[in-house]
Amino acid sequence: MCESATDAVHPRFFRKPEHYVRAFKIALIQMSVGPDKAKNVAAAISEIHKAKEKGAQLVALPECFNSPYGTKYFEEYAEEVPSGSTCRALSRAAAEAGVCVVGGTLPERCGHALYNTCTVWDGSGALVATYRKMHLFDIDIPNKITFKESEVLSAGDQITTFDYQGIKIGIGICYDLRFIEMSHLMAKQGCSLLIYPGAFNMTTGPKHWELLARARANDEQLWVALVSPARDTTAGYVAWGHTLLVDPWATVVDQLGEAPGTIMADVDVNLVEEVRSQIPIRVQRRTDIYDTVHKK
Ligand SMILES: O=C(O)CCC(=O)C(=O)O
Repeated sequence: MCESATDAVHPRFFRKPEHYVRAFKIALIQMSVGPDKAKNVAAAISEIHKAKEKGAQLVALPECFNSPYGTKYFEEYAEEVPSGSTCRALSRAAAEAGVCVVGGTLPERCGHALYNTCTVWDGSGALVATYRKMHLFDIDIPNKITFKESEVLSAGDQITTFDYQGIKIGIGICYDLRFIEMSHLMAKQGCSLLIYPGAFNMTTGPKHWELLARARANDEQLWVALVSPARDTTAGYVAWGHTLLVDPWATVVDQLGEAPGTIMADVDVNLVEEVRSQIPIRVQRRTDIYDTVHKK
């Protein structure tokens, strides 16, 4: 019998490992964050356990979940990764609950530098990824909002993805959502879901938060999750809230308001393949033209 090149390779090499999944339940935690660091961390840990009880397999926390958001707080709340107390608590919670935890962000200290950093923990409590925010939030909208993270933070320089049971997931942080190049690179690396812990504000939130999430999902034909702290109108920086999950058709699957809450939803990678095969922009790009024009 004539064998094709594919048949000639032992099927063992094609079989997906037993633990690979096509879908999983995600929990996006929109929690209140205040000035008491220990209280913030305890609240996050309690939410991880509650999400697990409701069936979550992957739990994501918001940006700056252990510290108020603001340049004046980062130095005081910063800790080393992964030896600091917040990381140790996240690792323990992930192991005790047996879930993957995308640990929002925390101010990280490394030598003299500070970063806005996301840590990811697997169900045994092992650190599987660390991402330092790459695009710092420096904007100036007169009479509305001026913010300059670069006054105190350093920028990361590594695109970061991790594998969850055979599904590749990319991490960005808040302002990173505005940069299509970054999401495009993560999609090219095989991601089916991008998770952005973020805290937009009362000026840019209503204008751009959902728009950008849906744009990234539509551009890259993948799942996008944005996870915000709940709104606290007494805080120096008032977060927009509106944690949401968008599917690869760019449909908002669920979105919270301003109050604390949790989105629980199924993330199905079959939908990524469905959209990509039915609207095949990934293989229709005219890079021959774009590259030529670029080089001129
Ligand atoms: O891009 C925006 O409008 C908000 C970004 C932000 O709040 C952040 O990067 O922390």
